[in-house]
Amino acid sequence: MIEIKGLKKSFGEKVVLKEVTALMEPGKCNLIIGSSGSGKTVLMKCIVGLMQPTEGEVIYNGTNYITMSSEEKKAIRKEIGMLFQGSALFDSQTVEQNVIFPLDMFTNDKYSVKKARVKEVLDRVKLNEDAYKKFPSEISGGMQKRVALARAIVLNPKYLFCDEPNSGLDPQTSIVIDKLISEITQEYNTTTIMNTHDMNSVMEIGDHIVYMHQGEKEWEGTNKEIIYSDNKKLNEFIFASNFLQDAKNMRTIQETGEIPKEVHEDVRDALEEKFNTDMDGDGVVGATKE
Ligand SMILES: Nc1ncnc2c1ncn2[C@@H]1O[C@H](COP(=O)(O)OP(=O)(O)OP(=O)(O)O)[C@@H](O)[C@H]1O
Repeated sequence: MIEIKGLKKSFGEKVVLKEVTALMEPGKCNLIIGSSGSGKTVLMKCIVGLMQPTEGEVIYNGTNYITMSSEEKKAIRKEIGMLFQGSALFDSQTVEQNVIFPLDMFTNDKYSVKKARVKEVLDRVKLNEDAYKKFPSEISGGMQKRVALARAIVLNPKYLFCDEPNSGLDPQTSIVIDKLISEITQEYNTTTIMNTHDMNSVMEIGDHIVYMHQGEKEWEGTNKEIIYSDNKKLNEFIFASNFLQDAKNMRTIQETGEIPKEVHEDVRDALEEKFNTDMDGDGVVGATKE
């Protein structure tokens, strides 16, 4: 488990994180969501240790990372796998060389052992041997993400950080990558922390969601709870995403026939407008009623 307590981050006068307190649940997909500039990346960088917070605590299994000795920090870093935005593969290295890199850095294993491990993780992300000798420029964006994911898990991490893993991918490839991340989280029992704008990811794989708004944690809960939330800022964020237009998510409501009574009226209004029907039987379609 990772606990974030009273985390603040400023750049000069500019306050970017305002006392964020949140929980990243063990063995779960924890999603940090929010609009552009809300502080998701800075929060993730503070958690992973790439940025020093101005104040506050980041507690890995009971110990504050911020005040750990450099030896203790090094031990935690070995347990962290990171999937960077844009994949961040080494352009001049092949797929296989990219994935073997962390093993070369952190282990003294024999080459044959490392090769076997590389094959294992590349198999897991469903890349076959045809891809091994290719360079990143010779494979698709989706394949590059798979390679980056294989590299992130090659050391069998306890914590997996994914910064906007769907950026630059088409919706279908995004779903495939999301599913891989979710499956790997379960199989490896990792505490996964993922930054995203994507409400589809939230509904598909978000076990635990932290919603950021202008540097503050505005809401925290599960993807079952999110559409029942009466948090206005969160609802505005959901409407601004394309989520409500997404046929796949709408299917759930279409299949059950009705929107559950508990769904917040803002969400109900948006759905009514979408279907152009009066779902709550008040004689008015959408949010135009008084
Ligand atoms: N090194 C820095 N120096 C000054 N300001 C910064 C720095 N890094 C981030 N910021 C500011 O912090 C705020 C939050 O940025 P952050 O990148 O965390 O947002 P985000 O929610 O991840 O946005 P996006 O979804 O667009 O990536 C922004 O106003 C940004 O300009």
